[in-house]
Amino acid sequence: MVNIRDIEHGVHRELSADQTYGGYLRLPALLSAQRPASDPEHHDELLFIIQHQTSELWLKLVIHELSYARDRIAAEQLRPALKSLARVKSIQRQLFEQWAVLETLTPIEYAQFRTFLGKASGFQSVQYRVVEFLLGNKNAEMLEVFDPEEPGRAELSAALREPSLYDQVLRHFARRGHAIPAVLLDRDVTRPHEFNAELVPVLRRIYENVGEYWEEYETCEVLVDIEETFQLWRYRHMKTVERIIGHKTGTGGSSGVAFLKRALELTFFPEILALRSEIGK
Ligand code: HEM
Ligand SMILES: N[C@@H](CC(=O)c1ccccc1NC=O)C(=O)O
Repeated sequence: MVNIRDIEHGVHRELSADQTYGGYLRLPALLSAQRPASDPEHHDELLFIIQHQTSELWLKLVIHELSYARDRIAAEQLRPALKSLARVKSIQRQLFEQWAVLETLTPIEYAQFRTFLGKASGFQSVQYRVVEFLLGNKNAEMLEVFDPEEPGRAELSAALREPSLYDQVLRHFARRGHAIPAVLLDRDVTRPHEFNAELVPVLRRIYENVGEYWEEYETCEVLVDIEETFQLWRYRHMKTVERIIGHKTGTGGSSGVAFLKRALELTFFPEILALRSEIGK
């Protein structure tokens, strides 16, 4: 038997005037966007670039879905919001698993092209910061690492001024009659969300009456999933960094691993986690 598959008669061969695979996906632009900085070119720099570029593509979709979910909640359309948040969870898992690919890069290999990266660092990822802002981890100081002329800075500044997903969830709960503390409803949304002890019993009531508040309960649980997966990403980034550059200072100017460890203390939805300690008391 011949080990070849004949292309069927019906397969289109005259495609020039039509939409094609590469045209639709802008593959000439996408696949020419990998420009290693090392000279002579280091074999492993392509892995480093593609790992970052694919992460940025997924982050683009995370932003698209998180902002959609937030806006649907503001419009009282919970079902489509929950659908988007489930998609975000899946993408986050993908981003987490992807670390395994970069972990095939050894310290020796990375050291051979690290100097070519200059002061560039993931610390300057606009999209990563937009995701943190959408989840309520606002920090105006982050704008300072971007040139005022850079379009990314304006994008980030806009994200700083918009209500976060949690802001909209809490406003939605208030409209449904839950006693959300007023300070949370008209807070300065450019500031990070701060733990509010008065919110804990309000959320606890939702968890202890799930029959009545199923949608609120489901919303809180998906937020917990998203926070947990986000933390897993941060942790795995920190462990990858530790095994590749040890405790060297970062190209972005930070202390490196020690600085990344401090991000593990940041929380997005602290009251939803805190209510767990109260259940059954
Ligand atoms: C060899 C691989 C990597 C190393 C050695 C590394 C190292 C570091 C270090 C040391 C920092 C702290 C800032 C600094 O001083 O530079 C940092 C921050 C960061 N990196 Fe990486 N990184 C790596 C891969 C990645 C990848 C694949 C991504 C995906 C987009 C990424 C995204 C980030 C982000 C978003 C931050 C800011 C984190 C924060 O503010 O807590 N890094 N990285
Ligand atoms: N901060 C890294 C460099 C680095 O990882 C990086 C450099 C350029 C573009 C993205 C990067 N990724 C994450 O920080 C380092 O200190 O080696």
